[in-house]
Amino acid sequence: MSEVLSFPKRETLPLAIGPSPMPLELRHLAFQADSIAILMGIDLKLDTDALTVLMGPNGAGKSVFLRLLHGLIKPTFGEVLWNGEPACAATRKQQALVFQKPVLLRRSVKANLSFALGLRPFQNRKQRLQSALDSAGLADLADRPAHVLSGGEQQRLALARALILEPKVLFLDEPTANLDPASTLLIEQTIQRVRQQGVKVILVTHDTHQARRLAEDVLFMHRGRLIEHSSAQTFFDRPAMREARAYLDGEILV
Ligand SMILES: Nc1ncnc2c1ncn2[C@@H]1O[C@H](COP(=O)(O)OP(=O)(O)OP(=O)(O)O)[C@@H](O)[C@H]1O
Repeated sequence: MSEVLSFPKRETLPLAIGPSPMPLELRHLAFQADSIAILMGIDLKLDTDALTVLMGPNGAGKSVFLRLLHGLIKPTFGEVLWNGEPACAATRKQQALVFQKPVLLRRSVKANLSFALGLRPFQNRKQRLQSALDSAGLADLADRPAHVLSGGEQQRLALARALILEPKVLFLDEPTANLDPASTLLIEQTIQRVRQQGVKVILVTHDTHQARRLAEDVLFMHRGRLIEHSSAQTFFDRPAMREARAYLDGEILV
């Protein structure tokens, strides 16, 4: 008989909130591409290790926002400060970003992880590799080419490869879009585990059920502006902004 998995209820996961391993401050952040304003006037402080969920309609600017935070693109105006320092290669090294569509090397599962391990002067590479394979449930697939894995397996590999670098901050851009509930559960369990280990997680999702399960605080973005930052309870019970209420109610936001 097959085993039935179910998502844990939010209430069963009370976590103590501590300081962020890398406090973030944004000052008047703005980004333009081809003279078009994509993000505008964003001021924000994220200084706890609470799991932050970023929500907002398609095109609101969430992916661009993550790239700016991670230092993959530079702001047109304003500043991204990590530990009070501008985002740079050194801050980026302490962070990892997982995209909605996993970007993997055309090599085996194991080789994808070894390649990442080679980017840092880690000891005990063999054990680290095995532990990454085990935690991601990929040990039996270690020698399989990454590109033949299922969508869920590829996303678990992308996440394992990000985590093998022991980031202090983990950005996740819709990591479970297109995954079935069982694959989503495995990814969420990993997210919960790293959150408990003190990693600062910033997760973009359109899945309001997922957001309710995982979020400790919520950022809501609309048309390039960050219009709400609330605790998860406040956001889901009584969002301050009309746009956030409409989004949660499934109304079409234009
Ligand atoms: N390099 C670029 N040049 C021009 N426009 C861009 C560029 N990058 C992003 N955009 C535009 O910025 C807007 C925000 O894009 P972004 O991908 O951040 O949205 P999003 O909130 O992540 O959307 P979704 O939920 O659909 O993933 C979109 O209208 C997109 O077309």
